[in-house]
Amino acid sequence: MVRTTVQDLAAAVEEPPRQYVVHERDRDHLLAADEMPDPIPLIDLGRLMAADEAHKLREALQTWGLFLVTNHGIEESLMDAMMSASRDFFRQPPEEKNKCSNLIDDGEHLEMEGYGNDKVVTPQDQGLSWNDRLHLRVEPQDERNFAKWPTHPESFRDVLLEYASRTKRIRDLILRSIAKILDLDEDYFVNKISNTARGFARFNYYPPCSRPELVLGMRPHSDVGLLTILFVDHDVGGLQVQRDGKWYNVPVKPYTLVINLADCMEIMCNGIFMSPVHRVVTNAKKERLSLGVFYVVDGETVLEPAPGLLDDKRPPRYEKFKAKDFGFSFD
Ligand SMILES: O=C(O)CCC(=O)C(=O)O
Ligand SMILES: [Fe+2]
Repeated sequence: MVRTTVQDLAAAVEEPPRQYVVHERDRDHLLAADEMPDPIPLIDLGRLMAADEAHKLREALQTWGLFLVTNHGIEESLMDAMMSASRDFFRQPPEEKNKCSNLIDDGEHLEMEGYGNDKVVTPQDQGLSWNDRLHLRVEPQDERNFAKWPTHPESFRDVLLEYASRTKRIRDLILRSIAKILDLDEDYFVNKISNTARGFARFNYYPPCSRPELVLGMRPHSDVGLLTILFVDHDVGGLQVQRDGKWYNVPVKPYTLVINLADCMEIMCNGIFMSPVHRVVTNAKKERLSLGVFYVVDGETVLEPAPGLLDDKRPPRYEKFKAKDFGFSFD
């Protein structure tokens, strides 16, 4: 398999190749987005036990399925170290990055973990996105495959281990808060996923694109797991979320995180809260980085709307199924 990363392409070509260009019929709306109206969904995680902050979280989940968080317990110095380790990794020459390649079987196949690019799979086959990524499993702990983890910069491994231990705490706090908001047992979601849940760190690298009106950094999609904790570039926006068919820019606020619900939570919440469709637009001048930590159920987990949310007036909106049977577990 001959494969070029988007980073190499961006340096070599004036015009993005055809596979990256969005179909003409979808292009009108490509750069059309509104600013999120005030108040933006911004949650103080340190105050989430207070009724007014929990109320704000409920509103954010109902309106957007996505929110920004402050006071999340990850020090600014750790966030800076994580972002700069990621930047250092992507700035290395291809032969260094390819030591973590996601190509296997002499380049015949792609595996989920590692460095490379991939297609965002959506119901309509949308073509390629203008980004490269490094995808690493961080949970469960005993399934970390350090052979795929960068050794440059040297700090990469320790910084990611520390960062991922913090995002796991945030995950549990958010899952408990959502259960509480829905009047479920506070540990309902946390117990459902147990210790076998997966966590993936996905480092995204979006090179500048000379024709931002033609391509997308990441095509529209919703995330498949439980929830995603995103750390986006302080300097360059690009993430947009869809609501009622319109696109909104997700504001960039230094040292805040962006959290979005993903499909499995939508199912367990019986659709009361939705997994939002989002995308990333490219920037003509600047590169952009982001790091998403995705929490995903294990393949054996049976997904169904939480029984505590159902009654005669609120029937289940989703059938019960095993996560692995519908590709919800990244197996
Ligand atoms: O780069 C971003 O801001 C979003 C990335 C994203 O949606 C994803 O990795 O699933
Ligand atoms: Fe996403």
